[in-house]
Amino acid sequence: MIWRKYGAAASCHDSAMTNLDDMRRLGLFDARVPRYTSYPPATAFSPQTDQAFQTASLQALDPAVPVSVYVHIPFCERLCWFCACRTQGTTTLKPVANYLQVVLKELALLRDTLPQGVRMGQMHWGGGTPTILPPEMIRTLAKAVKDVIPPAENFSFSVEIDPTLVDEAKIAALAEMGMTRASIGIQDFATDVQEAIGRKQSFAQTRACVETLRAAGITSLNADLVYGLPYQTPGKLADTIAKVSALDPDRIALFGYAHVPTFSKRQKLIPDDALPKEEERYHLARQAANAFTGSGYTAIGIDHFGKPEDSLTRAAKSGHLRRNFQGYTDDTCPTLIGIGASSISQFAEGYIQNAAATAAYIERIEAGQLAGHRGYAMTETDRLHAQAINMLMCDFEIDLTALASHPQAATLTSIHEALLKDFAGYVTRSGDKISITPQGRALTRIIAQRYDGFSSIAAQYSQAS
Ligand SMILES: C=Cc1c2[nH]c(c1C)Cc1[nH]c(c(CCC(=O)O)c1C)Cc1[nH]c(c(C)c1CCC(=O)O)Cc1[nH]c(c(C)c1C=C)C2
Ligand SMILES: C[C@H]1O[C@@H](n2cnc3c(N)ncnc32)[C@H](O)[C@@H]1O
Ligand code: MET
Ligand code: SF4
Repeated sequence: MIWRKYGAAASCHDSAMTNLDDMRRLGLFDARVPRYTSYPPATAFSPQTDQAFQTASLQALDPAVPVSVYVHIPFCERLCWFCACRTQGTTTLKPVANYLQVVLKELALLRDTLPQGVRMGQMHWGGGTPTILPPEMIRTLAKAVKDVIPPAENFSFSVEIDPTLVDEAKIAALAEMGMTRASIGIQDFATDVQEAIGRKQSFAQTRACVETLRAAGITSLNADLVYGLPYQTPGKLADTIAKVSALDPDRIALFGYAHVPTFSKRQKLIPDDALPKEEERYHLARQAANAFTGSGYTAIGIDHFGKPEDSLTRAAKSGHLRRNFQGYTDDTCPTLIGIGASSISQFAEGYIQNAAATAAYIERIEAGQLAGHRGYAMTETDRLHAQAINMLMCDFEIDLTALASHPQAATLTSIHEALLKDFAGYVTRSGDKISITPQGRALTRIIAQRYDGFSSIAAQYSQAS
């Protein structure tokens, strides 16, 4: 019963249950759906699209249009059991230093391939744990990227930061290299939840990290949280939310725990029966969303919250929100160049992912070749489906007028019609807009999947709720 207290419609039990029954009927709890950080999703990439595609796409870039850059650092000191990121544990800096040398070689190969004059609008370092790099490696890496792709005007630079593996000197080095936004991993502050996900992190330590970031002049801060973790309850989540609010982040990402032990073996350390059941999970998500929107944050897309003045919030309000491999972004650069093991690049022509295993990546670069090994060349049909999915994931609505310029737009008519019928009450049409209602938003990934020509590979994905 305790769950209901925190339910979305706590004041109206009947409508809350009707909504939940509908969600179940519409497949929220059984569906396995991509997160649509790309379309087609990475699971549809194939080795037929490889390094030749990568080289041609890089060579074809227009130097007048800035690119975004993602650098992957696949190392962590601790390997949290819940984590589905591509990373490996290390207790020494030796493999990190070795990897950095390889990344520098990849950058040299990129320099040889890119047309003259390409500039970088945004850079993002993710992982793993970029803050495993000591200050001198931080400077070496940042300078090397900027040397090959010089920053454009209004350059922004964001870094994923582990509050337990960072210090003042590292933050100072990142700030010196131009970091504009820090994203800190929190997940959950409850001690027993942290124990069950193999990740200890005190509030005091996290707050100290935030204070150091602010003292270093970082004005934009994101916090990552996860709901659906083992032993999470509404009471513990409320406490985590209060602590996170005290840190006053500009943005919050609230991901649903993706339990995919066949994909991420370390998740086998998490007992299935400790995981909140589907309805509990649903209520946890609603509880957190209500708490954040109630305290002044704006809900952005399916899993983000931002202060009204935050750039992601403004992008969402003005219809400029986009989705890429890092989740939601206000990035306007049409090209993303992925550097490092497993990184994905996005070009107008399609996607290409570097060799995923660090050893395989190193082997490729050491052999003097770019590391792209699987990808996808977009067809005109894919672009149409990608556009519809992006509209749903970012704006919760399909703008038929905006789609109409695509020569094949009419081929989607039967999908629109089926959607309006199957999701009646949760998907509505008004003029040229097909919209997901606020009550239907939990179903967004399932609705988007209707436009996915690759949904037959759905078994590999995580739960939609
Ligand atoms: C910062 C950490 C990362 C998250 N995702 C990725 C990174 C680097 C990138 C990534 N994750 C997956 C793939 C495709 C498969 C591959 O072999 O590379 C890529 C490129 C797989 C994946 N990630 C999650 C799941 C459930 C899966 C399996 C398949 C799928 O559902 O797509 C979950 C997940 N990973 C991240 C988040 C935030 C998240 C769930 C909310 C981070
Ligand atoms: C980069 C961010 O990705 C999130 N993250 C990592 N692994 C998972 C998972 N299995 N499910 C949901 N979110 C995850 C964490 O919140 C991390 O901080
Ligand atoms: N590794 C960091 C952390 O866990 C950043 C987020 S996870 C990629 O805190
Ligand atoms: S959550 Fe962060 S620190 Fe933990 S294993 Fe994943 S990447 Fe590493």
